[in-house]
Amino acid sequence: MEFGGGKRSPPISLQQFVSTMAPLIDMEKEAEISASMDVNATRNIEIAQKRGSALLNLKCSDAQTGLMGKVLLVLQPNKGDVLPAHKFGPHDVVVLKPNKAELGTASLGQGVVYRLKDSSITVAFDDIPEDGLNAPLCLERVGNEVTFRRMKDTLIQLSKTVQKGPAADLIPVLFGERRPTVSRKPVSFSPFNSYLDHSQKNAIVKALSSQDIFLLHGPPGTGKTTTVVEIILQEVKRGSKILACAASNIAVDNIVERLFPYRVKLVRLGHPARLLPQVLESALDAQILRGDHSALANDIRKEMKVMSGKLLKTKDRNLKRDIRKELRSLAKEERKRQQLAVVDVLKNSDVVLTTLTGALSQKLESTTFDLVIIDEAAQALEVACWIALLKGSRCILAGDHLQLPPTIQSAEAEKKGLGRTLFERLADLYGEEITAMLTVQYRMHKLIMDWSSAELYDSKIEAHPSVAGHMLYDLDDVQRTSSTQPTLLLIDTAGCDMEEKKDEEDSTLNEGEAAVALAHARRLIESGVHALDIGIITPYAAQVVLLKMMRSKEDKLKDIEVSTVDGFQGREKEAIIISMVRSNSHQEVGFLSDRRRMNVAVTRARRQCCIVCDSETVSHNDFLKRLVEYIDEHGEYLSASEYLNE
Ligand SMILES: Nc1ncnc2c1ncn2[C@@H]1O[C@H](COP(=O)(O)OP(=O)(O)OP(=O)(O)O)[C@@H](O)[C@H]1O
Repeated sequence: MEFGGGKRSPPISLQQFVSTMAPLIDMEKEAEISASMDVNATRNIEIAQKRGSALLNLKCSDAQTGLMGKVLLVLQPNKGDVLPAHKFGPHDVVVLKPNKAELGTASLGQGVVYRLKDSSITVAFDDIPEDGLNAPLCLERVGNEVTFRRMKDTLIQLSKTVQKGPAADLIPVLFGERRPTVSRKPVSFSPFNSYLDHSQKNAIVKALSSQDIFLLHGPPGTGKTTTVVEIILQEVKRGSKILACAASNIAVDNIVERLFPYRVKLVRLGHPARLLPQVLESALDAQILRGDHSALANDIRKEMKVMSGKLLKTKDRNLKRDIRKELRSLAKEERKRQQLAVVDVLKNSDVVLTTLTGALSQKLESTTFDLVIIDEAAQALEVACWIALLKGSRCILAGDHLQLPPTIQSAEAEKKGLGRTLFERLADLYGEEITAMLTVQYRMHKLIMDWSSAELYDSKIEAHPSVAGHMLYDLDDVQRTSSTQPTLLLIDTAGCDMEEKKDEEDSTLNEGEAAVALAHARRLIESGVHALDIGIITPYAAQVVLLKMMRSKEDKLKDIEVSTVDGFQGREKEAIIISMVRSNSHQEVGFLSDRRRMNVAVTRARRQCCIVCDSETVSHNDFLKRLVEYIDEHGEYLSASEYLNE
């Protein structure tokens, strides 16, 4: 493992950090915006549709109010049942325009994608004019510049706040100028969750003793979020006010859901269209609507409507002037009520939960916290973490820097260090002094775990007895067959004429491998494994597209999840099939050689991990060679030729 001993880079100073990161954020912004904003880049909306950044010729098939006062529009294609291929995803920011509007034409509104189906896209708008919705429409994705602006603002604040603000004492510790401290009094606690294991309890004691920084290192399946939830509960019991964040909305919602049973006073900040339906009741907007101030603000709005009506009717100048004056003071009062409503909710909450970028919301401007907790910290940019960190005097970061780091679009920014996470930097700076690693895992059969544990975690992980020997055929309805029997399986394409190819975008794919991966999935399904319990993952985007296309031709395969490795981080399936893709005569393995990517891929599997690869090509990399040898020794080895002609 990378902690303790070994080489440690010299600590980066605050000023160095600010001056290095500022240009890298600009670079990343450029790269991201040019990738998403084809409309402006090409200035041609039809090309933008071909590239997936615009959807033309839509009709509005339904309009409803929901999500606390938002307008939800369902948009469908005017012709045909299915939307053309596109790059829109849930939570994207989009603008709605008349179809084929000139560039620069005023939009009908800007909204957030709420739901996506093959045949429709539902968008949540704050407000939308009723005119224009009956004509053909078009939707464009717009780059999300807010995140970058917030990161830049945070850098500026960071460079200024050295002596001021709630994080004034924390900053020098995180930049290596002052050593971390721990409480002298021994800490003990009585757990809310009675199932915590020894490594989780040990980590919680260390977290509660920390006075500035603590790293919770959670290898795959070791109950990192379970531990984070217990830390939050213990801190609330001590009277702390906590800001709990993660890079993604789904990870934040996951914590909210797991706090529910304990009746913690909490509030979830964020656009309602980006929240899971089951946490909407905890959303700030929902709590405001339930509060007294909101009823008062409503009454004021009604009064304003009546007065505006009077204003239109009267011709008396003096009366007009008086009404205007009254309207202004009512508007002021209404704004005040709204602000008070927000302040009330925040004041009454022990835990405020939001994404990292959400932490820069104006609503939090005057709120400070005793503790900032960041989950998934090894997948967040350091600058994004600082958005939240500046609001508190103590912090706990949870993550695993031996899984994949945040995705970065700009290769140059990545090369220059934008992707180095705070979690990794602090692990490097202070090592075990501030860290506890969870060491019992609750997901994988021992054989699947052992490879990852030995390669990346100093062989320190143990499998909990409830999973250590679980097999695919222990699942209900699954028969014990030659396909469900192995825990580890290598299907070798060497010598089977299954060479890789490049697609138009220069991403690599391998048709032979895709066929073999699906053939194995078919055999599992025939043995009784549910398609929903199978995942096929691959490092290459083009292979994902190919696999999805081939899967769609067979009904019984349609519930198998197909994804890139990066898209599958944080998830699990009973059976995982990994298609490695690379097969060539010049022994190139590309980014397969990233230990973290293969670590994530293998550790998604609970009961069976099957790797489809060309052992000759991949064995040119030492790390992958050891993986092939490990499966050869502890699992089963088959030639892909056994799957041909299926
Ligand atoms: N002490 C425990 N006893 C029994 N089961 C546990 C314990 N801790 C965690 N688990 C179970 O292990 C699984 C993983 O837990 P959790 O979601 O907290 O893990 P995680 O480390 O956040 O996951 P990931 O690997 O995705 O980061 C869950 O099903 C959880 O209920």
